[in-house]
Amino acid sequence: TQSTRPQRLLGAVQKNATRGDPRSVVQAIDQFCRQKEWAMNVGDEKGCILDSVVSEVNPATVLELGTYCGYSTVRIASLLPPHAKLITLEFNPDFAAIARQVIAWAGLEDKVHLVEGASGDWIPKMTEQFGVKTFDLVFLDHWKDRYLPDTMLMEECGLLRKGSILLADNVICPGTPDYLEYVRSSPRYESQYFKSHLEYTKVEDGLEKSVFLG
Ligand SMILES: O=C(NCCNC(=O)c1cc(-c2ccc(F)cc2)cc(O)c1O)c1cc(O)ncn1
Ligand SMILES: [Mg+2]
Repeated sequence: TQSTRPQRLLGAVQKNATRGDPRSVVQAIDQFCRQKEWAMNVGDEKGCILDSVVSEVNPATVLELGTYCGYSTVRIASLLPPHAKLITLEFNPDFAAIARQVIAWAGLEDKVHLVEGASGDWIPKMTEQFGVKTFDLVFLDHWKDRYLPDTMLMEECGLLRKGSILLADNVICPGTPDYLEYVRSSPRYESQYFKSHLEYTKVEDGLEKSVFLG
């Protein structure tokens, strides 16, 4: 039977990356996506912006919406201080199954809690299920029409505190117009656009960094 693209991506990691070496896992995926098959990872160019924001925030609690194959999960988790926690939500069970193996290959399973299910169902349960009061950093990279409703839901559930950082992928391509309008016009956020390109292409895309002002 035919393999899927995530399965082939995992194969490239297992073939070309060193177990327990997150940077080699990231490099193996970027090489696969540039030389073999495009895949919707945040990628190396936007990944450097992600790295700099994670390093600046130095978060104790991170929520990632949209795991896909775990590329950004590995990038973020490899930069976290000891005892920091990354919770990543993935709706698609096939993506989740691959991501677990990619995260394990990088040796980061102790820092990452991958949860399968819909973000709208899980966000209200974060505190009771995982003992998280608020998130220092949220990386939005899931369905583009869920960025705004899930941000409003996080506000309502009290998961954001003064200074929490939202970092959103794909605000230009595929685009998240309603989310952009909201964080840029709301007095409760201070937003900044980081111009970049759609992963592995020359098409414009970027990350929007928004600080919740409380
Ligand atoms: O597709 C699910 N999640 C990925 C969301 N991410 C994206 O859709 C995404 C797309 C693109 C992209 C850009 C240009 C283009 F031509 C095609 C795709 C890039 C990105 O960087 C993304 O992040 C999904 C499935 C499912 O069954 N259940 C729950 N979620
Ligand atoms: Mg993306």
